[in-house]
Amino acid sequence: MFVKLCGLRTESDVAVAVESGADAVGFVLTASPRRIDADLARTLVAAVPDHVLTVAVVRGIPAEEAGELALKTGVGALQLHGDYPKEAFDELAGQPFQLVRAIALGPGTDVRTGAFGEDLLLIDSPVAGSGEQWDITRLDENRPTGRWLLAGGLSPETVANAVTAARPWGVDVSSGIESSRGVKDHGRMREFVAAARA
Ligand SMILES: O=C(O)c1ccccc1NCC(=O)[C@H](O)[C@H](O)COP(=O)(O)O
Repeated sequence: MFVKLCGLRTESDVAVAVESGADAVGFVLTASPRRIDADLARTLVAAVPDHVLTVAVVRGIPAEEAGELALKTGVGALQLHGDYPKEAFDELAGQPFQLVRAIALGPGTDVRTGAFGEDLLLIDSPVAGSGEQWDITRLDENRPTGRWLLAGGLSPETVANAVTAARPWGVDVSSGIESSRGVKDHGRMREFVAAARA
């Protein structure tokens, strides 16, 4: 079970994520209570060992600008929220970072990993980063394939049942490991990783 902890903002957040065994850590570079600037992201990325994937999270900015942010911060992956068309993925193909296509389920949503040329698919609640749960049984009618992450309102308390029900390749969390909006709770980060893998 691949586990991504998102919205990290401090060096201690990063250290705890790595110690807890997370496979990926996310840095939000877009409007959010969790937003950090590219300089801080670059510093935090440099503190992450190579075996942990670093991910820059953006929403609704031009693909070229998103790519520049990924290069500036030195992340291993760029996570695109906000209905980016396939052309945006084509534009970013061949760069030295992976691409994560973040979507919410809707009519006609393509849930095949790689359909837009991405390396990873992330299926989230309609409001990314809100901590809102959504009806994951909707996946029963539109089952994803390949390397995909389940996100949206997960927590140490809910992740095991969600994994059993949805059978994702991995999971992603932000709000459920916070003590208040934008502030990571290090105990809950550890609990989440353990519960996801239990
Ligand atoms: O975290 C944010 O505030 C955010 C803002 C804008 C776009 C994406 C954002 N987060 C993306 C994530 O990867 C979250 O971890 C994912 O949506 C799950 O969030 P949560 O429901 O809070 O666990």
